[in-house]
Amino acid sequence: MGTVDVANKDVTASLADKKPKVVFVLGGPGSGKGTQCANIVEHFHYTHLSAGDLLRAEIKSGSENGTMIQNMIKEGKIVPSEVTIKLLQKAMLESGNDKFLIDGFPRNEENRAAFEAVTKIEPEFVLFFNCPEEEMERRLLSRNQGREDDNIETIRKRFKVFLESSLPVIEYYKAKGKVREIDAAKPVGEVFEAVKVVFTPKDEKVKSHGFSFPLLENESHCLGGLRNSTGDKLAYSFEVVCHNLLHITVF
Ligand SMILES: Nc1ncnc2c1ncn2[C@@H]1O[C@H](COP(=O)(O)OP(=O)(O)OP(=O)(O)O)[C@@H](O)[C@H]1O
Ligand SMILES: O=c1ccn([C@@H]2O[C@H](COP(=O)(O)O)[C@@H](O)[C@H]2O)c(=O)[nH]1
Repeated sequence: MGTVDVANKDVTASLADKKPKVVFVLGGPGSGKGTQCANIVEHFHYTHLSAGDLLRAEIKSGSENGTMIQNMIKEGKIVPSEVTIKLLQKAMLESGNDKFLIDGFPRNEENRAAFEAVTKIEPEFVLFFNCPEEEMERRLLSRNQGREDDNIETIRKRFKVFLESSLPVIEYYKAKGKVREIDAAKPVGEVFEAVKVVFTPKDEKVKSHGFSFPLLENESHCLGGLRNSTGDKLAYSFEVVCHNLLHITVF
């Protein structure tokens, strides 16, 4: 036990040194968190850490906590914070990245307080996928990934835990102005358009009466399609010649 604690202190210290940027991705079961995280990784180069996936990998690894975790997941219950936080810390350190999407955690107030106390990390913001239960239920029942908890009995338990334990976490961060809420009932592509707006830095967003775009340092001549930092085309048929400028705004 002593060795584990010492090892974890080292992990905590190394992580704190890195000052990682963390976004919590929350929403009910089946709201589309994992689907959108994959898109965010591709466009914005975060590392995606699904707490549920880490717990499922722990079961598969044959760890001493495996049976306990498996029973909790079958019942839709929340695994003790200590177990999940250690898995998250280890994965963050091993990733080599400093930008993380933590998907499906914190699931209750105790998870949240323990994570902040142990890691000293506060999330940049919370991405909240809001979706009606009927839609989430439909999605989970047709997910077809062989998950033991994607059956109607466990799904109902997971919904109850989400409402009673996870929503208060979202309310906590809402009161701090940290929640970015997305209508997750729309098709995948439309949901991602809304997500992109959240992750795109302010000075690169299209404005109602024009848009601005960054130029590469030393770039003096920009011909043809203009792109924002995520690679989306903003406009065509422009020829802009500029000197000593890093931003141009077109109205
Ligand atoms: N916007 C969407 N419209 C329709 N189907 C979707 C949408 N987003 C995701 N799905 C589908 O719904 C199912 C659940 O999505 P996903 O696994 O991303 O949800 P999740 O929030 O990560 O779920 P969980 O919390 O249970 O892990 C998947 O089969 C996925 O393909
Ligand atoms: O922080 C967490 C994350 C997950 N769990 C348990 O895992 C299942 C499945 O989670 P998904 O996010 O849907 O993959 C969840 O119902 C919990 O039992 C957890 O305990 N703590």
